[in-house]
Amino acid sequence: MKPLIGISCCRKDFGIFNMPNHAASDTYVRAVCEVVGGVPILMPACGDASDPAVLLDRLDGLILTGSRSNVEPALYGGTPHPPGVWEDHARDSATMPMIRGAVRTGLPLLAICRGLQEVNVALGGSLHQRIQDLPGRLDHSTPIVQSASVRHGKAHWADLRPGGALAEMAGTTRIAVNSLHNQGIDRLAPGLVVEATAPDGTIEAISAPDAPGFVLGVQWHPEYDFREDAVSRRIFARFAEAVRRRIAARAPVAGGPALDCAAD
Ligand SMILES: N[C@@H](CCC(=O)NCCCC(=O)O)C(=O)O
Repeated sequence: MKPLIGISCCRKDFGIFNMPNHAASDTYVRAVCEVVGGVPILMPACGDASDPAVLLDRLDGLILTGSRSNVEPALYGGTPHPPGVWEDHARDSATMPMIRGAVRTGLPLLAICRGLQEVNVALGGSLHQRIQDLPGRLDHSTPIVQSASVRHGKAHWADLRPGGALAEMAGTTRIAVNSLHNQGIDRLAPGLVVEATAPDGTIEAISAPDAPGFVLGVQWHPEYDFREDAVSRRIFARFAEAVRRRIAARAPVAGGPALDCAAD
């Protein structure tokens, strides 16, 4: 049986009548199909529709996606965003309980860009709202150009914690990463460990070593180049290994009661 991998959606209005939709980029779906070997399950961006308890019980892994929307500042005691900054309360209401539940129950969790920020907030941390306005920081924001290879291309180095989970995965302590974000981790949540930093000190990756399952967050986007980039691919492959380990640990003992699917 293929594992079921939840992918967080954003609430976006589109179509000729600008109706609300639940959406996730194809890149995540492809990574789940091609590297994780799972069935992608798109999680609606609204907590009451997605029912975290049901999903936590049935999913085998969870991927939190990036998004141009920002986490609602009230969730981390931050000052409200200026008017016009895109938030997605519907998404926050789905992801916050899912993150806490996944970390508590050992559901493998791979969090990308906004996803990493959500993990930090869900576990009690806070965010910087515009890194580029902080003294000495780089501009980490999305290059606003038509060329996808420029937008998604490597933008700066990330130094990986020697001996850390990510350095072990990558087989090195320095990798080049893409960069498409304005916000970033300010106060690190209890239980999280920094796995990588940018040259300006921005936190680029986190893990939760004491959690019962795999927890990895990256501020960059391995889903853009997993077909060409060995480290990006390995991130998804390690997530897949954790998913399979968890399935094996939860499997019923051989000879135990089987589910009776016979028709009456
Ligand atoms: N909005 C947050 C998170 C940034 C993020 O996830 N970027 C991905 C963008 C993908 C796209 O362009 O659709 C921030 O600005 O930090």
